[in-house]
Amino acid sequence: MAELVFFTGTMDCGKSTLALQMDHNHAARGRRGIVLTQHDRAGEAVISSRLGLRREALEVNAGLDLWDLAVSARVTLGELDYVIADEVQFYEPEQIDQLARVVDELDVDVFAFGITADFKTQLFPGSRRLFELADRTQLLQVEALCWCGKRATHNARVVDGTMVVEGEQVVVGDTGDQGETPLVEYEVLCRRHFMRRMTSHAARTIGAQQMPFDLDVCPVPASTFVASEPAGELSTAHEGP
Ligand SMILES: Nc1ncnc2c1ncn2[C@@H]1O[C@H](COP(=O)(O)OP(=O)(O)O)[C@@H](O)[C@H]1O
Ligand SMILES: Cc1cn([C@H]2C[C@H](O)[C@@H](COP(=O)(O)O)O2)c(=O)[nH]c1=O
Repeated sequence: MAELVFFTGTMDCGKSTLALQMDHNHAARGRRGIVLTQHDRAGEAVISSRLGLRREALEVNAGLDLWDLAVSARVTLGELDYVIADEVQFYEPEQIDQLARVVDELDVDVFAFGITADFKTQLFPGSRRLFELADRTQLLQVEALCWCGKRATHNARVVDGTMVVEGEQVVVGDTGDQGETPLVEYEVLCRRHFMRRMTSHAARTIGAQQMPFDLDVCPVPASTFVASEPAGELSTAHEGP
């Protein structure tokens, strides 16, 4: 039985690499498939992996009907066994519904790859719909790491060296220096460092071990934390002669 599978995680955790590997493995066994993407960092109509692999792909423009596309591909190829869809966070929710229909009515496997959330920690529309519809959701096994060594769970946007939390949801970019002005980069962080806006650059500036605030300063008055009185027998037990 065909499945809709959502492979997700942060940026730089190997999604495009896995997408290309899965296409390779299925095609090598004679299965017929199509490969889709949208706004890849390397340009239009291509899937690129930071490991250096790349492959041409169909660009999923806004309003493209993926059900119609799959039906046409089946006619042209003679059969359609699978669909690889990369950067699905950018797809419209309706396009995710169309992919689900391809699974259910054409019995075609759909393997979807995309980041879960944006630089504000909000789910992307395409990813949200996949969480709602997928038969299975899999976190990528290769963990992208925060500068502190913990598993990275969040994508930070860094503009001209400073982490930002305001701006357009979609700004295509990379986790490395692209040389553009303003320079928009992304850095994956653990939640603790995302919340403290502590990028690797900020950590280097203040010293990696240093906390961004003084833990000895207590912002809530100590009187807030009055210890509870031991109840019943225990409290009377202390009232000795
Ligand atoms: N020079 C390298 N040597 C080995 N692995 C690398 C190298 N550069 C990148 N990678 C691997 O590629 C992963 C990123 O793959 P990619 O498919 O581009 O990620 P995603 O699509 O999730 O953003 C990194 O997490 C790392 O494991
Ligand atoms: C967090 C975040 C990312 N993007 C863009 C940046 C990249 O072009 C892609 C993710 O690609 P990857 O293969 O997973 O590295 O998404 C964005 O537009 N908005 C964001 O908030």
